[in-house]
Amino acid sequence: MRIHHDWKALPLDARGATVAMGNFDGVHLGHRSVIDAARAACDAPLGVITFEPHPREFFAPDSPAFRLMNAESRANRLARLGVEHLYELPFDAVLAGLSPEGFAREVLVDGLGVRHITVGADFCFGRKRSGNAQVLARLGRELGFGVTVAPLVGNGAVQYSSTAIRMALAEGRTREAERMLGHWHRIDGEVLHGDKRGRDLGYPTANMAVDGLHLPALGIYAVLVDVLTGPDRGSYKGVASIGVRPMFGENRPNLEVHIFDFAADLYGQHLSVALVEYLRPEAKFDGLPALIAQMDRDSVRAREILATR
Ligand SMILES: Cc1cc2nc3c(=O)[nH]c(=O)nc-3n(C[C@H](O)[C@H](O)[C@H](O)COP(=O)(O)O)c2cc1C
Ligand SMILES: Nc1ncnc2c1ncn2[C@@H]1O[C@H](COP(=O)(O)OP(=O)(O)O)[C@@H](O)[C@H]1O
Repeated sequence: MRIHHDWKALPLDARGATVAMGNFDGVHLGHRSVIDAARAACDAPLGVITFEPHPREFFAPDSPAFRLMNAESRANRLARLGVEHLYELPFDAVLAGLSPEGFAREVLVDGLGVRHITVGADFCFGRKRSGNAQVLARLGRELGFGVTVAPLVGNGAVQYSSTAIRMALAEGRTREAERMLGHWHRIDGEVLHGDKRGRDLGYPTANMAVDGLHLPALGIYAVLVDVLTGPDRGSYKGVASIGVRPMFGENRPNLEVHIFDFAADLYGQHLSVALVEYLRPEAKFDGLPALIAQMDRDSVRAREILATR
């Protein structure tokens, strides 16, 4: 998959795609049906148009972090779906200020030369969200590109949505989130240096930042870990803590992953951590031996839960 960070001056072979457009936060099953509709719409390279930062981050920069994934994990996930061109358009005052017609002319026609565009039925675009799917369909007829409006999908009464997934994760309902996502919720990132305490506790943990991301329920999880880079690349099982470590009086939440039956240096490597099951909230114990005893019990339970995976 090739990633394009602008709509201007694209190479010729990046034009003429059949594209799905949206924010695709989480790349859940609803998003996938929009992308599948784009793929089926015509015989052209498959593309996705998305925006970075997320428009909500642009309009309300001080609102609490809400994203299910950063741009890197979204790109990884889209690549796995067979997307050939990712147009990650910079969402700034210029883009936000275009009228629906201006967006269609400048970005879709002059910039990307799209052959076909697919959006979900609730998609809005253009200055003050003034364009919807019907407006896009009319612009397509006028300007000469095809338009598909994909119906919203769900499972029975539950409509797949990033909001519903955020709510499920905030309450520790990882399996419910998984049923809407079509995959485990994952946190991806680089392994950072921590306080070097883990190894003394008998539980070395690879530390990762969760800044800018929606926080799932704070606490301990059974996890599946993909080491994406380095000599130890591969899939592992483990136990992780997301939170502020009340035992040590920290206050900035992070993610700490202990991988079972593993001993190697992971600093600087990229990990993808799937939250499989929520085990318990973080706690403040009466001394380190009590914390270690609890970590032992957490590990036994996580191993049991993950045994069949
Ligand atoms: C399975 C597991 C359970 C944990 N439970 C708690 C907890 O209940 N309370 C807490 O303050 N920290 C908890 N932690 C976080 C540890 O305090 C943290 O991993 C340790 O401080 C090591 O930090 P370091 O990697 O920065 O050295 C847990 C970590 C793991 C892996
Ligand atoms: N089983 C393991 N799970 C996670 N990290 C491990 C493991 N074994 C060794 N490591 C390495 O040890 C580091 C964690 O040790 P720790 O004492 O917790 O230090 P830090 O505070 O820097 O995270 C990891 O970043 C990784 O490089």
